[in-house]
Amino acid sequence: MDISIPIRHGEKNVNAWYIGPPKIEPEQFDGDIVSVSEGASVNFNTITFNPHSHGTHTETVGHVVAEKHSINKALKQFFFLAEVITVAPEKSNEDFVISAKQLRFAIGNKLREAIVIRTIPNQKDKKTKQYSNTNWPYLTQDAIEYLVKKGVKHLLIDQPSVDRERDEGELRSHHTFWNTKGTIRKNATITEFIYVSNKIDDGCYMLNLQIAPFENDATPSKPILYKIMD
Ligand SMILES: N[C@@H](CC(=O)c1ccccc1NC=O)C(=O)O
Repeated sequence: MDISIPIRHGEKNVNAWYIGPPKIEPEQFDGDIVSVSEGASVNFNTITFNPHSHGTHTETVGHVVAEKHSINKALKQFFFLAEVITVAPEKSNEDFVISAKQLRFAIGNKLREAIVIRTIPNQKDKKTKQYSNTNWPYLTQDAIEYLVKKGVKHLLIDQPSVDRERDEGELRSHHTFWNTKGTIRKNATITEFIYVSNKIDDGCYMLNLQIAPFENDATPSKPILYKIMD
């Protein structure tokens, strides 16, 4: 079961972080549009997008530190034991947050390399939503500390970020997850902007975390869940 949000041309594509939509458009050679429908022998689209803004993406610590950490070098294994959990973010002042208590309740004593968080409400609009200036739900620091303590190496969530949209550059969940103030968890990854259909039950799965091979802090990704037969 595919839990990715694909990247497509135009305004209906999911979006966050105040930039325009992704573009997938044919190149032009001397004013001729390189597309079969325009008489060319091939379709030859150039793609312009931002992995953090435009769909499911997996990132490394390179997203929040000066030193370069490429996802294509950090992620060398692609199958992980994962737990899919569903949480209803709790109101905290003007925000909605996911707390350690909620994760503890959902995960209990299960040991998993990856945790896939589906937030409620969970409707299809998550695949097309324009998230800029919406103050989406995020994880509290104690929630992230709990995951790190449990040994979770790969965190996946159906929101644009594990942090608050506006946090004065703090990115506390990112920094805590990668332990940037101590020994950096270089091989740990965060995947944002997933969509977990309501047809998928909570529980244990094999996760195949596929990425596009960009040397960058983040890249579009395609997480796939395989049900474990018992
Ligand atoms: N939360 C940060 C901003 C932030 O994270 C950000 C801002 C612009 C473009 C991208 C951002 N983060 C993206 O992944 C802040 O409020 O300073």
